[in-house]
Amino acid sequence: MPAQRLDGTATARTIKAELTERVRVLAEHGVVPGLATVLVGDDPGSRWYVGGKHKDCAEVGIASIRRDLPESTTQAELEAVIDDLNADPAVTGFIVQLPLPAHIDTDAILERVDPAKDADGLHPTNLGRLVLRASREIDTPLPCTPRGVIELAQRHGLSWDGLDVVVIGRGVTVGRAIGALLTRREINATVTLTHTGTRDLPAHLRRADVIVAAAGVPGIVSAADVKPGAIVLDVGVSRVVDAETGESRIAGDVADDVAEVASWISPNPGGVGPMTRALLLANVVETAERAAGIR
Ligand SMILES: Nc1nc2c(c(=O)[nH]1)N[C@@H](CN(C=O)c1ccc(C(=O)N[C@@H](CCC(=O)O)C(=O)O)cc1)CN2
Repeated sequence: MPAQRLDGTATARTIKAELTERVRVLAEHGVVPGLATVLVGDDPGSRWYVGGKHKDCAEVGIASIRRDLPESTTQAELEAVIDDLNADPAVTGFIVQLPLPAHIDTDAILERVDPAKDADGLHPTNLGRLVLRASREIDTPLPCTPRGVIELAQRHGLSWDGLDVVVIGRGVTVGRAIGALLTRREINATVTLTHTGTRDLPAHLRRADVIVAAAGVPGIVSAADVKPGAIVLDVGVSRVVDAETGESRIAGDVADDVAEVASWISPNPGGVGPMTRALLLANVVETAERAAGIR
């Protein structure tokens, strides 16, 4: 039987409907959450993602502010914009769209964001709390894609408890953060974090109950390396030119044949991507709720 779909588009729609109601409650307390985005340069993909964030905000009633800067923006100029947003009371949270141009020190920029306004959950203070508070409730924003992966499975009735999870990719936005989240006491998975230095990736994959693929290598996970009945979440995003149509399209890390052996699979597009967008909104709403004392 082919794998069932972990439908990120439908799940994100449900989350957005829930958030719309919470934004309405915030309004009763006189609070309007506000998300700002900072985009540097003209990368079409980043521009599309940022546009989507503003559309999502409008859909749930979050105010949004856009700061689009030219590719030539200097470190000092970008830091001044961050300082400005840190001080702006209308901005309850903001994100700096990644990747930044090569001449910018990304770590320094992420560290400059006020941790209380860090809608992406990527500030070292917030990532540090995620690591340190493994058994306590976390009252800070969590990275959106890892949170999206976990919630996508949970909202389809799947539990992570006791499962062996193999994550491919050690990047900060997905791989490292998801390891810290999945091993929290209330989630309770066992995680192997694999990467380009891993000696025998197929051997790890073949014994995994769950595979989270965030390598950015099209088709790196194929049916031959997947245990029958495994759950497979595809986070990888690569742009490839379709051999048949000649058009550019998104390719995930998971090959089509995996659907024949897995029990559940997240489509790509339509899986983790829409969840990333929805959970950014959740971070913004939760931050505003905490500030208003209703969370
Ligand atoms: N500051 C951040 N930068 C980046 C993040 C992030 O979480 N914070 N993640 C990615 C980009 N990203 C959000 O910013 C993102 C990527 C993909 C999607 C999405 O919905 N994708 C669609 C397909 C889109 C397409 O056809 O091009 C899908 O998967 O269905 C949303 C957000 C890097 N930068």
